[in-house]
Order: sequence, then C-alpha cells, then structure tokens
Amino acid sequence: MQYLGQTDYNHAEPPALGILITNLGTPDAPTPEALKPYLKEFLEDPRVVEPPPARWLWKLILNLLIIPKRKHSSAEAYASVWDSEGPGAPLLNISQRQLDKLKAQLSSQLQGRVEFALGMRYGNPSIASALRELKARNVQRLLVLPLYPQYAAATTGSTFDAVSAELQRWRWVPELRFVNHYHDHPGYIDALANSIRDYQAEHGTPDKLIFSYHGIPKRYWDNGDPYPCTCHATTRMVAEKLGLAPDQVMTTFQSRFGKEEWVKPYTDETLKALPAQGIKHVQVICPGFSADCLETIEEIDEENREYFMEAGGERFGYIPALNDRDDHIAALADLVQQHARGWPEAEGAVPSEEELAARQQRAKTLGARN
Ligand SMILES: C=CC1=C(C)c2cc3[nH]c(cc4nc(cc5[nH]c(cc1n2)c(C)c5CCC(=O)O)C(CCC(=O)O)=C4C)c(C)c3C=C
Ligand SMILES: [Fe+2]
Ligand SMILES: [Fe+2]
Repeated sequence: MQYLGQTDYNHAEPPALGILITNLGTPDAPTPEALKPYLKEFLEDPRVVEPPPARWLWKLILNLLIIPKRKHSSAEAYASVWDSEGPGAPLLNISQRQLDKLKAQLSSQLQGRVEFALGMRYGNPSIASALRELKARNVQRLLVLPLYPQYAAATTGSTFDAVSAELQRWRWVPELRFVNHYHDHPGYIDALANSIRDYQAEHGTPDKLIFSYHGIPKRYWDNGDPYPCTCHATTRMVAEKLGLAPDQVMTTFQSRFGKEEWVKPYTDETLKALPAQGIKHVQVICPGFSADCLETIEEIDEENREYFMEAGGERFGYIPALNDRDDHIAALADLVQQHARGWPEAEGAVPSEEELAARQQRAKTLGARN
C-alpha cells in the first residue's frame, strides 16, 4: 500500500484549517444509467442497509432485482425535480449555495487560513475528492460538518466511515474534529421557527403542523440508534419556541424502503387518515433535511400532497427546507465556530513574519524536501 503524501511539501506555507461540509448526494443525471451507480453505492453501504448475515445474498438481490427496477422509477422522480440551472440536482445546487454563503460568512470570522469544501457521501463531488482538495491547500486541521441535524448511523455514521476510509490512505493524517449532531442547536431551532412564522404570515395557520423526518428501520432504533428520539426533541423545541400546544403538532417519518417495519407513525398513512379526523388544513415541514431534495420536493410536496387531498383534505402547505436562508447559514457558522475553538492556530496564532522567514530559511536548507 502506497500512502498518499506530498514530496515537495513547502515548510514556509502556513497550515490551514479545513471545513468540510457534507450531505447525502445525488445522481449525476436524472437517467437510469446515472441512477445505477448511485443506487449501488448508496444501497451497498452497510450503514444504510444493515445486511442480513449473508452480505453476498443482499448484493445479489440488490444488483439483479432491486436496482434494475428502481433505477427507472427513481430516474423519473429525479427528472421531475431537476433544476434547469446549475448542475441540476436540487440537493447539489442548494449545497453549493450553502457552501458559498458559509464561506463568505466565516472567512472574516475565523482567524488564520481557512479552506472550505463540499463532499457528498454518494455520487459527486465525493468526500474523498473534497478531502484531497483540502489536502492540496495544506489543510492540517480538519473540521467535518455533516449537514444532518439529527444523528443517524445511516447518515452521520456513514459519513464518518467515508472520511476515515479516505484519511486511512494518507501518509500525514490531519487533526480531526467531527460534528455529531445539531438537532437542539439554538440557532437551528430559531431558524426553523422563523421559517414557520414566515410561511404562516403568508399562508395562515393550519389545523395541524406536521414535522416529517426521513425514517429508518425500527430494528436500527431497537439496536440503539438515537435518531427517532432526537427528531422528537427537535419538534418539541420548535413547538415550544412557537408556543404551540402538543396537539397542534405531530412528528412523522417518511421515505420507507423495503418491506420491514420502519419507525412510526408513517407520514403517508398519517396524511391519508387526517381528513377523516376533521383535520382539513395541514402544513408539513421536514426539519431533518437541511436542503430541499427529492424526498421533500417530490415525495412530500407532490406525492403526499396528493394523498392528503385525495383523502378529503382541503389545504396542504409545504414549508421549504432551511436551504440557504440567512438564519440557517448563521446557525451553521456558529456551529463551526463552536467546534473550531481551542485549536491553537485556529484561535489566531498565525505565524509571525519572523517565524515565516525562519521557516523559509529552513526549507531552503532542507532542499524543500519533506
Ligand atoms: C434502507 C434505505 C434507506 C435508509 C435507511 C435511508 C436513511 C436516510 N436517508 C436520508 C436522507 C436522504 N435520503 C435520500 C434518498 C434516498 N434514500 C433512500 C434509502 C434510504 N435512506 C433511497 C433509495 C434514496 C434515493 C432516492 C430513491 O430512489 O427513492 C435523499 C435525497 C437525495 C437526493 O438526491 O435528493 C436524502 C437527503 C436520511 C436523513 C436518512 C436517515 C436518517
Ligand atoms: Fe434516504
Ligand atoms: Fe422517497
């Protein structure tokens, strides 16, 4: 095994703090050909589908039965949300805007050299490519911020796997910090509450405000995944902030995959049942999605809207994800600042002119060789 190293390392170049933001990722195009490798990478991840004891059997079923069928329906769903601007996938476009705004906000707030990159867990730009970009910019301290507010092994845990798999290949491993979750961060809760107020100022208040989170199989929760509990915590904190009574809000789980039981209540079944209980006006917010994507635009705002209206609902509102709202970016910037504290150089110990000159001198003497 040849570890990745830089043989012409420049000792005079000041080291940088790297901020890597990540999200789930998206196919390169809304076509069955592009969906095939994306779904394969995604669904072969053992953090996502914790495989039965015979892993080879799951891979066989996945590649021979599931992907050949699903790549067509998924491509169709992606085509319906594909943007005409930017790279196309909403998740990627929005993530890029989040990165640019976070960079603009933090560059003036953090001291010393700071470099930023965006990496996707599946598809492109990959986490490995983003890390190499940061390495090329002399990042020696790394802060990873997965844009999943609630920790889940399938998302945050899997991101850790991808980051560490890449770093295991490096000769000079950077110092590493990894944000685990921010489901209860005051800035995040405020931004959600503000986004609800903004939406309701225009569209009125509903009979029920539904907080819909991506689900996980119930088995994962039974085995110790904290995810459903932290989803409930986010709902409770936002409801308290808005002064809403417990019966005015509800937490549900969407995006089931496969036949086993997932955490309940299910978003789709709830929306189909509510009109018969006299709840005719709902608004849905998806706080677990930091950016709008297939699962919010197509699944909630199209598919689930239809379920509700067909069941006798009268008004359905989808409250957009926090995306690149200023208060969301401010919350993320605060999170980065909190986690970047206490690193000697990140605190502002930028090398002095004399130190830089001395480093240059040493570099010359050493022939700039590592
Ligand atoms: C067993 C399968 C899946 C688990 C577990 C799972 C957990 C999980 N996912 C997200 C966030 C997103 N998922 C997205 C798409 C998506 N998810 C699954 C399956 C599982 N997810 C599939 C097969 C897909 C692909 C789309 C499809 O074919 O239906 C997305 C959207 C990506 C996009 O490009 O827009 C996000 C975001 C979380 C937060 C989570 C566990 C907490
Ligand atoms: Fe998912
Ligand atoms: Fe979905």
